[in-house]
Amino acid sequence: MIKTVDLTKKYGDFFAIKGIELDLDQGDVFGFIGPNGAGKTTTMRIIATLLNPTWGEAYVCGNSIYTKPKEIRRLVGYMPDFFGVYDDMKVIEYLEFFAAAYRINGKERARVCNEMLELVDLEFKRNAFANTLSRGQTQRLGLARVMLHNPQVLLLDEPASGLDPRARIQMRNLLKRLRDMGKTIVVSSHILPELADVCNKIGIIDRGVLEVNASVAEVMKQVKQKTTLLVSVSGDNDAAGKVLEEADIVESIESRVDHLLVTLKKEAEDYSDLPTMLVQAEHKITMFREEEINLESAFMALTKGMGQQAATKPPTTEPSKEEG
Ligand SMILES: Nc1ncnc2c1ncn2[C@@H]1O[C@H](COP(=O)(O)OP(=O)(O)OP(=O)(O)O)[C@@H](O)[C@H]1O
Repeated sequence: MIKTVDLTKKYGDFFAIKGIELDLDQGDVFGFIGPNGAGKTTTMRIIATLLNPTWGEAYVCGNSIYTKPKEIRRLVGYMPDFFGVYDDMKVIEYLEFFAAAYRINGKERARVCNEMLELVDLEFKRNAFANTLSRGQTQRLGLARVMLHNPQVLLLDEPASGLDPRARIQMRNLLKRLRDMGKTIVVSSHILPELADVCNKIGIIDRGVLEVNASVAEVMKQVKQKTTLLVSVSGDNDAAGKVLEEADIVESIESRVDHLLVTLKKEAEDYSDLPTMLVQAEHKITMFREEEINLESAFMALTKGMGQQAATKPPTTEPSKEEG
C-alpha cells in the first residue's frame, strides 16, 4: 500500500530524512513517532507528493511519486499539523467548499458532507463559524475534510497535538473508527503511549533516521527486559511467596498490599510451573497475571538519548524545488 525505498531529503548538507524504508499493507495503522524536527512531516509530505525527495522512491498502491502523483493525490488524504480555516465560513460551507474542489457535486455533495460531519461528531456545529471551533473540533473538521474524497490512505500529521485529554480520547476513538473502515493510516506523534492502542506498527524516527520499525508487539518485546507477575492467593501471600522462591526462574519477590510482585529471570520464558507449585502447596490462587508493560517507560527506554545530540544546523532557506 505504502512503500518507500531509501527515501532521503537533504537541505544543503543537512539530512532532514535519510534512507527511510517503509512497507505498509492495507489496513495498517502506522504510528510515526519522533521528537520535534525528526523528519515526520518531511516523510509524510513526500508521500503526499507535496515535496520532492533528494533521492529515493515512494509508492502508494504501486504508484510512484515521480510518475503518478495525480493518482496518489486521489488515493491519499493528508492532514497537515497546522491548517487554517476561513474566518467567514460556516462548518458545513467549509466542507462543501472542499467537496466542490474534489468535484463532488449536487446531491452527492450534501450527502458526503453530512456523512463526514456525522463521522467526526460535528453535526451540532454544522452552522457554527469554522473559526469559532475549539482546537479539538478544528482537528476533527480537518479530518472530515481529508475524508471527503474517500481516500484509502490517510496521512495525519500530529492530529492530537495541542488537544486536552478529553479531545485526545475523542481523536483516538475517531482513529479507531477510521481503522475499522479499513483505511491505511500513517499518524505522527511525539509520544508513543498516545498511539500504542490504535496502531499495529510503529516507527521511531530520530534526526532523520528510522531507528525502530516494527509491529507494536515486537516493539513491546524489544523493550520488555524481564517478565513481572502479579500473584495473590486467598490466604497468606507471603507464604505463597516462600513457595515461589524455590523456583529457579524466579529472581525476586516483593510484597505489595494485596499481591506479590514476582520478577522472573531474564532468560525465563515459560512460567507455567509456578501456579502448579502454588496449587500443590494448597494455595488458592486469586490472581496470576503478567504485569502490563508501562508504555511511558517503554517509550523512554526506546528513545533514550534521542534528540539530545546537536544535529547539524539546517540552512534556513529552501534550496530544492517543491511542487503542489
Ligand atoms: N524548508 C526547509 N529548509 C531547511 N530545513 C528544513 C526545511 N523543512 C524542514 N527542515 C528541517 O528538516 C528537519 C525535519 O523536519 P520535519 O518538519 O520533517 O520534522 P518533524 O519530525 O515533523 O518535526 P515536528 O514534530 O516539529 O513537526 C528539521 O530539522 C527541519 O528544521
